[in-house]
Formats: sequence, structure tokens, C-alpha cells
Amino acid sequence: MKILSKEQIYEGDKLTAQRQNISSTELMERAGTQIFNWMHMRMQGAQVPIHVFCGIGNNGGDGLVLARHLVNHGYNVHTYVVNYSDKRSKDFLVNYDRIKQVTKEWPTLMACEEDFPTITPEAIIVDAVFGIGLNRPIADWVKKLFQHFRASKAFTLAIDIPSGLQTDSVPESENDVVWAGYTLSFQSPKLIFFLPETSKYSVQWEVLDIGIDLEYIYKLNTEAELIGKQEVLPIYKPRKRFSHKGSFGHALIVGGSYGKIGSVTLSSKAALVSGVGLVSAYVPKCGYVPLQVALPEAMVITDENEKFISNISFDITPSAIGVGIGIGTQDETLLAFENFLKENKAPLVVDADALNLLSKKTELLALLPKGTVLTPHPKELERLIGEWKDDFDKLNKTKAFSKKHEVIVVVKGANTITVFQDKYYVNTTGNPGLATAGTGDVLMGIIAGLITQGYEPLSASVFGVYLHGKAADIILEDFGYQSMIASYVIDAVAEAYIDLFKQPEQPQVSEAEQEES
Ligand SMILES: NC(=O)C1=CN([C@@H]2O[C@H](COP(=O)(O)OP(=O)(O)OC[C@H]3O[C@@H](n4cnc5c(N)ncnc54)[C@H](OP(=O)(O)O)[C@@H]3O)[C@@H](O)[C@H]2O)[C@H](O)CC1
Ligand SMILES: [K+]
Repeated sequence: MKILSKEQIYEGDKLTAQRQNISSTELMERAGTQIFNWMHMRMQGAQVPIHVFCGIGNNGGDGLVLARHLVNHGYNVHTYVVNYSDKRSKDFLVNYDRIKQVTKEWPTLMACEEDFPTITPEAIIVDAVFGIGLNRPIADWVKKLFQHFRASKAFTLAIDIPSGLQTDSVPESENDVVWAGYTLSFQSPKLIFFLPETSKYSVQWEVLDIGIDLEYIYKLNTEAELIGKQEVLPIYKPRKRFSHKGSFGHALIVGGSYGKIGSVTLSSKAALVSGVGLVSAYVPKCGYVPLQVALPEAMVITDENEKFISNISFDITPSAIGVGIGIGTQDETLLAFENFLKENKAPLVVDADALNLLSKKTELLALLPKGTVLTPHPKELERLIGEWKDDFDKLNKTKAFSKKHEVIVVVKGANTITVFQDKYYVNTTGNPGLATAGTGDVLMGIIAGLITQGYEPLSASVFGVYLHGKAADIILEDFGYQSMIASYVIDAVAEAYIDLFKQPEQPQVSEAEQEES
């Protein structure tokens, strides 16, 4: 799913109105009605107090449409206009008139703290104060209103985006923002739903379809894309009936040091379950027995050194190489890595300590083949690109780094983001159970394994991140967040592949809709 910028969203509204020959007021009616349908399906007329707080722009206008429908359906609704400016939008005014026609209880105008209503914890707050039009610091009393929402402990439903957030920046203080339990977003999810610093403001989100012109969306090139099953299915390469193990390449996993051989075992096994034909592991001598015992499917090549890698040399021709897990940052290993990079022609995935070696000697970056995949966790990323001010700065710096060195950077996190050239691929699978030893080794093995099978490095990264997260989601039911370990994730990769071809569940249909049909 494409993640549109604010400018692209406004453009989509305009084009839709033109091409469908509807007014912006009608588009707002669709938006507000969709929110109403969503609530009505869940609430079925329940008399819970609903407080709808509307700003004076189009986000507020959506709120007024919703409030009118709630009134018309007999809900216990209170509507407020948060009067932070005199410059009301045209469609806000149209809907301000319309709601006055359906109720004697006109919206309450609010202009200072004294106007705040009491909100009980069992009430529902609808936040339609600011949408994507927020463009400057917010008045103090409005910030206080947001804090009043939070202090009430009432369930908060944000329309389009939690008020106080902008689509392309991180707020200065968490007190300046509405903390929404749920956000119903129009047309496109917002990038801030997926970034570590801003995702907490919208615990859950959903996109509502308001009928934006499909051709416009289809042709649009967006900076960010959300990666789910629909996006990875076209990447998947079906197997031919007459294929054999030679058809799926030979992966080489280079890594390990004394006490850290397990990382290579995990990566090699992950490469195997991703579908490679052959896997070899290159480890220091001390890794020979453990690997042969733990993973009989793998072949093992040993370094001349007992405890760490000192000279990466082998006489096989791997289709792709994954390097770095458990390798350490010894000077001898750095030299071995440098010599390896000077000779190597195979596509590469670089992880863990090999990333730290790159940060230690940045000249090595020039030796990476084009399209090399780097898979840093936040600390490793910081060593590569330097400190960042906030999540947007981090993404911009990563993008610049990716362009400069012509590499793909997989920024690992709750929503792993693969960055390549001008684009962000935001993954949707995975869960906090993955915050455990060895899961990074598994991811590296899967990505290296996919490249080995002939996937382009970018596709392998996006698909690999998806499969890895999906495997973790599948085993969540059995192991929970606490007891999930990396080996179980490997075991579930098979199920993650199979899940690609499962039919989606039928959407939930409300009783009201069933009766109508
Ligand atoms: N396709 C869609 O997604 C649709 C979305 N809709 C809804 O429209 C909003 C965006 O509406 P907009 O009117 O552009 O903006 P807001 O409602 O967010 O803000 C209103 C105006 O407030 C001014 N502003 C901005 N920041 C501040 C501030 N800190 N203090 C005071 N005032 C501020 C600004 O106007 P200025 O001219 O004064 O700069 C804003 O324009 C979107 O989020 C959806 O909810 C449509 O209803 C349907 C289609
Ligand atoms: K809002």
C-alpha cells in the first residue's frame, strides 16, 4: 500500500472531486460517513457519551459530519468547536450549518481552559481538532485540551491523524499531541504510524476508503510503501517442476568466533529454509564440530585460525555471501574482511560486526558491490551514518548513505524499514517477540538465501524482512513474546511461505448490513 505525502493527499482530493464530478463538501460527507459507519457497526446504538471535538478546518468538518450522523441515529453525542482560529474552512462552515439543523444542542464553542468539559473514563473522545493541515506550533490552551483528553482515560478515536502530529516531523513534546487508541485515516496510512518516536500516538490504525480516484493512486510514485502480503506476492518466484538443488544456488555464510558459532548455525539454517540449494559456512576452526553436529545439511569450511577469522579464503563459487555475524572486530579479522572485499564479486549481505568493521574503516564502504544489503540494528546504524536528531532525520541520513554507497539499508526495528535510493519500504509483520538473541542472524540468513536463489537484492530484503516477521507472527500464539527464540522463527519460515497463498478471511459484516442484503 502506498504511503502518500500530505501534498499527494491534497492533490488526490482535488483530482477526485474533478474526475468524479463531486464537490469537496461531498468528499467530506463520504469521509465523515465512513467514520460514522465504522463506529455504528461497533456501537450498535450504545448510549455511551461521545464527545466530538472539532477544529475549524476540514478535519473539524469531518468531525461535524460524523456528529450529525450520530445525532440522527440517536447517540448520546456532545459536539465542541475548538476555536483555535477565526479562519474557518468552507466545508467546515457548510457542516456547521447542517448540524445546527438536526439538533437544538448546538456545538459548544471552546476558546480557553475554562471551557473544557468533564470527560468520564467510560466516554469516547473523537479527535477532529487538527488533521494533516497542522503547520505551526499549537496554542497552549489547545495543548492543555490534549492533556485533558489523556488525563480523562477515555477511549480516543482520532480522525485521519492524532491532532498535534504532522505527517513529516516528530513533535517537540508528547504533551503537544493527542494519544489515540485508534486512528481512522483517509486514503493512506501516515508514515508516523510506523516510526519508533511517533507510533505510540496511534496504538491501532485503519485506512478508510473514501473513493479517491484509483488511477491517480495507481500511477503515483510515493516515497514510502507499506509492505504486506499483497506487496510481496508479486516478488515470490514459483518453482519449476524440473528444478534441482543446483537451480537454487549456493549460499556462503561467513562469521563466528569462539563462543559465537551459534550465530552462523542460525544464519545457515535460515538460508536453507529460505530455499537455497546448498549452504556452506565459513568459520574459525573451533566452529567445525558444532556446526557439523547442529546442522548436517550445511558444509563447513574452516579458517586457519582456531578462535576467530583471520583469512577468508575458499574454493567454492557462492551465488551470494552473508558476512559478519559473531565475527568480532579484531584487527586480524578487519584485515581479512578488507582482503575479502577486494577479491569478492558475489552479492553480499553485511550484518553485525562486519557493519562495525565498516564503521571502523569507512574506506571499505567503497569496496562493497553495488546493491549490497546492510542489516544494522539502531546502534550499528548510528555508527554508520552518525547521530540523528529524530526518526525523520534518521531516515533522511540513511537515504543519503544508501545513495552515496549504492547499498540497500535494512533499518531494523518494530517496523523494519528497507531504504534504497529514494524509497522506504515499511514492513508490517513482526512483533516484540523478535527482540531476542539470534533473530538478526536469522534475518541475515533469509535475505542472503533469497539472493542466492536469484532474487534481486532489494526484493530479497523486502521479502526476507516480511517472511521473518510473518514467521514470528505465526508462532506468537504458541510461544508469546517472552518465550519466542530465534530457532523457532526459523522453524516457522515454512508456514510463512505457505501463508502467502492462504485465502484472506472474509471481512466482518455487521448484522445491520446482513439484514439489508
Ligand atoms: N482525502 C482526504 O484525506 C480528505 C481529508 N479530509 C480532511 O481534511 C483534513 C485536512 O484539512 P485542512 O483543512 O487542510 O487542515 P486541518 O483541518 O488539519 O487544519 C485546519 C487549519 O488550521 C490552520 N492551522 C494549522 N496549524 C495551526 C495551528 N497550530 N494553530 C492554528 N491554526 C492552525 C491551517 O490553516 P492556515 O491557513 O491558518 O494555515 C489549517 O488549514 C484531513 O486531515 C482530513 O481529516 C477531507 O475532509 C476529505 C478528504
Ligand atoms: K485529528
